[in-house]
Amino acid sequence: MNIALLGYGRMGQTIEQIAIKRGHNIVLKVDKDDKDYDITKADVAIDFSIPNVAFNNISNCLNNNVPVISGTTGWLENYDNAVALCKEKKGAFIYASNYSLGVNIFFELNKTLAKMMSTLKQYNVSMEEIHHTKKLDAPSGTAISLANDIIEFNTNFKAWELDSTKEEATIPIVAKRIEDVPGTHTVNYESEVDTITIEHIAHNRQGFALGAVIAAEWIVGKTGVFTMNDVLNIG
Ligand SMILES: NC(=O)C1=CN([C@@H]2O[C@H](COP(=O)(O)OP(=O)(O)OC[C@H]3O[C@@H](n4cnc5c(N)ncnc54)[C@H](OP(=O)(O)O)[C@@H]3O)[C@@H](O)[C@H]2O)C=CC1
Ligand SMILES: O=C(O)C1=N[C@H](C(=O)O)C[C@H](O)C1
Repeated sequence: MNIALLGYGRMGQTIEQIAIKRGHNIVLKVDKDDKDYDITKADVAIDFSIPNVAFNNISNCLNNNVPVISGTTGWLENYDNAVALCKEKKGAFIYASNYSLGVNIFFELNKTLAKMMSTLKQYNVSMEEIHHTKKLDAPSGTAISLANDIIEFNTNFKAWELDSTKEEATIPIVAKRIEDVPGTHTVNYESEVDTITIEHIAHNRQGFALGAVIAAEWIVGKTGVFTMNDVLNIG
């Protein structure tokens, strides 16, 4: 498969290594100053760039009939526009806030726990995410996915907020930035008598990158807007 990498930073470079090991060719590497590139020479594009260019990169792929795997976080105000463009162009598109198998299992665990806690009003939920100091967005895309799933599956919570909150029905998310941390996410349910914690700790970026390459292999030849649950057949 011929792959275009939109964004050639920490993730782009890790994806390149894994894609080559799995027998693919990297035909395009696009970074900040690469403006006039021909996306049509790729069978599939993988975007891990920066929040304010992600939607433009995705649109360029969809307008040129190139399936696109979107991993960049912090651009979701344009997600519905990406979905609409994908449908209009009969293209193929996946966004996932986290491509690792472990986090996608963690997402399911979080939904199940949220459902179980729905009737137990004595528990307050809070979340923490820790990432490296170069991260541009906060809270992380993964933390937003976790919080939205809690809101969907637990009627006690209606919204999330960065840092602390006085609203009982609002989930506080604390975002910490510590040198070299690839990504840690924690969900806590706390009552007066105990605390229940679930946590995912990424040890490196390999899991995110492998998941993105698997998603790229899966999407070629398909039409539609998909999620990692479709790729991994879970959920
Ligand atoms: N969904 C998931 O599983 C994961 C998502 N992420 C997300 O992926 C994104 C990238 O992370 P990471 O690789 O660590 O970040 P990096 O900062 O290492 O890489 C981003 C790259 O994008 C480049 N870039 C800037 N402008 C453009 C442009 N117009 N077109 C294409 N590329 C451009 C940057 O170039 P320059 O440095 O020259 O500006 C940089 O090389 C983040 O949003 C992060 O949150 C990260 C890990 C997992
Ligand atoms: O920026 C990162 O590094 C990561 N970003 C994603 C996010 O915002 O959730 C996924 C992972 O946690 C690493």
